[in-house]
Amino acid sequence: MSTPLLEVWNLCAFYGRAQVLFDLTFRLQAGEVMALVGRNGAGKTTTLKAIMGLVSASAKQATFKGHSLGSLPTYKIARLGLGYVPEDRRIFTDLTVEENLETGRRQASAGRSPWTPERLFRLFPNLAEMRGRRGNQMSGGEQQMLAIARTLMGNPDAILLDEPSEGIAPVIVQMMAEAVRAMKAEGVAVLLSEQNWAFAAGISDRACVIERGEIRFQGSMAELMANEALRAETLGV
Ligand SMILES: Nc1ncnc2c1ncn2[C@@H]1O[C@H](COP(=O)(O)OP(=O)(O)OP(=O)(O)O)[C@@H](O)[C@H]1O
Repeated sequence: MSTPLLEVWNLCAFYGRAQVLFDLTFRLQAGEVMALVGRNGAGKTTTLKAIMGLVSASAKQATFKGHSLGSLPTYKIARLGLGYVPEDRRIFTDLTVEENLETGRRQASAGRSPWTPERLFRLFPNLAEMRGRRGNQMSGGEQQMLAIARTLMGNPDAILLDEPSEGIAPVIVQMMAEAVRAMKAEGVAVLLSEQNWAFAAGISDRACVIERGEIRFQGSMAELMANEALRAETLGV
């Protein structure tokens, strides 16, 4: 197997004295889409936050492109090329779509063609139509797309996406699925936290089922789709 882009082992996390993640070990390969799936409160969001150094009480052994993430601060982790789009869609609501994109611009690593607003507008055609609109005049789904596009402007090698389909209209969920497929086609790996099973199943190569902070299953999405008993027990689908 090739060297993983992101490798995490024995990840534990605590909120106060409560342990919520127990020894999670997984890998994300370059250019693949992996979904963390599990019920409400299973620990998906905490996993992404812990990787990004946003959970203070986490015992983290992780590497990204061979660099130890150890106790690196979040901005340094992002600068290594690991993008993060949290659930709460951090965009600048008083800036326009184009201005928001500019705030995310960072140099691409050698040999990669950088993302530009024009390239992103081909990926997110609905954003192209509202390039002069301010964030506060956009729907939740449109803001979510803008948050992803803005993160891509930083030319990451991988993106952690927290519940991208949550609370957004079905038509935008479909566009989001297209966007994730296009990111993959462009070589950007995606680690996704999702409750929407159909969305996750439709776009992911691999899956990791988390139950009460522990990994119950790790394997191909096809394998998980075929395992009805496990899905019913751990995901209720
Ligand atoms: N800031 C916090 N303080 C204390 N406990 C927390 C905090 N954030 C999450 N938790 C708890 O940690 C556990 C894991 O939560 P987490 O948000 O990671 O789950 P999740 O799988 O992402 O669920 P959801 O889909 O609801 O976001 C839950 O029991 C949750 O109640």
